[in-house]
Amino acid sequence: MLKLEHVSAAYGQSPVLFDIDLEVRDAEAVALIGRNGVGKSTLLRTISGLHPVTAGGVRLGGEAVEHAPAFARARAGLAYVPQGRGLFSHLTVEENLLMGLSALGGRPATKKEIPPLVYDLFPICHDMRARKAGNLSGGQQQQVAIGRALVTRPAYLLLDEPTEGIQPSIVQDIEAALGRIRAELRVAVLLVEQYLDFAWAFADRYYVLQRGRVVESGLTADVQPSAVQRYLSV
Ligand SMILES: Nc1ncnc2c1ncn2[C@@H]1O[C@H](COP(=O)(O)OP(=O)(O)OP(=O)(O)O)[C@@H](O)[C@H]1O
Repeated sequence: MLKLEHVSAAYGQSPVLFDIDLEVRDAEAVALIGRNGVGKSTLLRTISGLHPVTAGGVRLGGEAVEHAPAFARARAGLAYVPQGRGLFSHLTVEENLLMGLSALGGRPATKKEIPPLVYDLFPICHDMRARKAGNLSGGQQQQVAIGRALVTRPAYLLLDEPTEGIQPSIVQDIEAALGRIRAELRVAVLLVEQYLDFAWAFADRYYVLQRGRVVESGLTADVQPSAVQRYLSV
């Protein structure tokens, strides 16, 4: 289980996250929603070890990791796909996949270490392996970015707005792949998403962030997306 207890975070003197309690159980899918600027990306970065907590605890499978570096959290089973995908556009698809393995720290990886499941879930990772990532469409880049996060065989996957700016046919492919990632690989997913129909089709539970605080949470089956839409409208 991924568990946050009373997590707070700040940029300099400006607090951004306040007393966040949140959990993602093993193999569960959880959506995190809220307007622009409420702190969703900061929360994912804080869980990943890319941004420090000012208070509170982050537990991965029972282990306290809130002060552990990002590579130690990756070794403990965490993987993160940032908003905007974070691919190296001048590197090939295959080189980007190898960079995913470097998240674990240690020696340089070889392509034999890329698990076949990545190619099975996202065939373009194989078919376009020699292409520069920057030459792929937004949807293809998103698939490579998720593939890159899976090379470490994570137990927990953090996804920041995977449908942003992506054409509907590829959104469907990504939804199908995420379904398999949960059902077959039993990976737990924490999904930041503004596209509520997608979030509701995928997630078991949801949390709403407002001005850095969790203001509502529950089962997606218990509420219609339209009932939480008000948290996203300005
Ligand atoms: N590097 C930074 N330095 C200072 N303030 C920042 C930094 N990054 C984000 N912020 C501020 O922290 C707050 C939360 O930003 P964050 O990106 O986490 O929100 P978000 O909910 O993910 O929004 P979006 O959907 O627009 O990415 C915002 O007020 C933002 O302006």
